[in-house]
Amino acid sequence: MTPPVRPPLPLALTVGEPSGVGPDVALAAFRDRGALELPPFAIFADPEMLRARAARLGLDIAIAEISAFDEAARTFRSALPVMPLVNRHAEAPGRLDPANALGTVEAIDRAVRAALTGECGGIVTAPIDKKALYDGGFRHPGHTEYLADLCATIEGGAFTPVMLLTGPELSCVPVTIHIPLAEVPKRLTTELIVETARIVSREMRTRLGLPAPRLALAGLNPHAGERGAMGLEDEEVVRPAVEALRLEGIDAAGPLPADTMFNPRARRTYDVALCMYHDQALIPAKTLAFDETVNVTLGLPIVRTSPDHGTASTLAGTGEALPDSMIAAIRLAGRMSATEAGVAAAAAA
Ligand SMILES: NC(=O)C1=CN([C@@H]2O[C@H](COP(=O)(O)OP(=O)(O)OC[C@H]3O[C@@H](n4cnc5c(N)ncnc54)[C@H](O)[C@@H]3O)[C@@H](O)[C@H]2O)C=CC1
Ligand SMILES: NCC(=O)COP(=O)(O)O
Repeated sequence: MTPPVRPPLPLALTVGEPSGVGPDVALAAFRDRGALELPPFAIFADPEMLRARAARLGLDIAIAEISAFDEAARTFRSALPVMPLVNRHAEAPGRLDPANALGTVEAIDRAVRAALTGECGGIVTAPIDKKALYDGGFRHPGHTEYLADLCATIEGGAFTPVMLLTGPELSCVPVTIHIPLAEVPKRLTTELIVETARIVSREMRTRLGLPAPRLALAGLNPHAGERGAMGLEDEEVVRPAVEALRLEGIDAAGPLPADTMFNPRARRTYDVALCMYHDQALIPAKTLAFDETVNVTLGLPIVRTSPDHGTASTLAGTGEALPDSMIAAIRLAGRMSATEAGVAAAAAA
């Protein structure tokens, strides 16, 4: 019997750092929802803060406080559904306040729980100011690592989070994420590269609809180590990973010199670039398409996307923050959530 088609679950947005552009781009995405046919969403935020930011931006947006996601879909047509935070946020663009950390983390925690219980279809996080959260006692480098820990705490087990930046011209993954550059050679192992590549290969298929992903692995050193003359990691760490992946049937090439693998001709030879450290991946991604690229966390039991940009606090409340990356993040989360629902329905049929 064909399972009944159910409407897509609303997505959960998190407000992020309230003195940054997160509220601005979320409000702008809501304003444009009809023309862009965005999937429905609710946002975990302080409703008063959002009302004040909307007024500051001159946006005539009704805000509806809701207490459950099933109210979000019917509210979405006429008002921005807001799940009110217990911990309040002041409306002060560009001004960091350590007192905001509690609400910022509360939004993430509640959104993750809603995704894990199936109340929402996935989460879209607005940017956090990492140092401000560290100062407030947050002990995780960023969302990516925190989400994996939180899911493991709630669900049990362990999750290896993988950061994927995906845009119209490039998809890439930093194998090591938020660590100082000096730590990279110490933390980069063949096992970590293989585990990351397995997750990418699997989830590009199952969550992003790419049937046969081709991976290209960057070298760590200039010229991919120049056959050992400019560093040993490429031969001793990266190449064994490529060989192991090929033995598993994963389409992997490398180690490739990172300086030439992002030119347009080279990009046509692969679907995802696996880079050895944060900026090796994020510089080409943000240079090619800063406004359209989306940050996705793979390896989690939930869908999570985010705009690629940060808090851009000097733009908060000015109307100059472009919502394009947030809009792309909402669209992609909607697609990923629909794919998961389709897979689940097919399994149940
Ligand atoms: N997912 C997250 O939570 C992320 C958080 N961050 C955090 O954001 C803070 C600021 O980081 P930055 O390195 O300065 O990066 P940033 O992305 O906030 O700003 C970099 C440049 O891009 C511009 N920009 C950013 N978003 C824009 C938008 N929507 N429209 C127009 N211009 C935009 C900014 O004005 C600035 O010139 C840091 O605390 C960082 O940790 C950074 C990246 C992601
Ligand atoms: N530069 C990307 C970034 O910092 C994203 O971090 P996360 O908070 O999404 O883990």
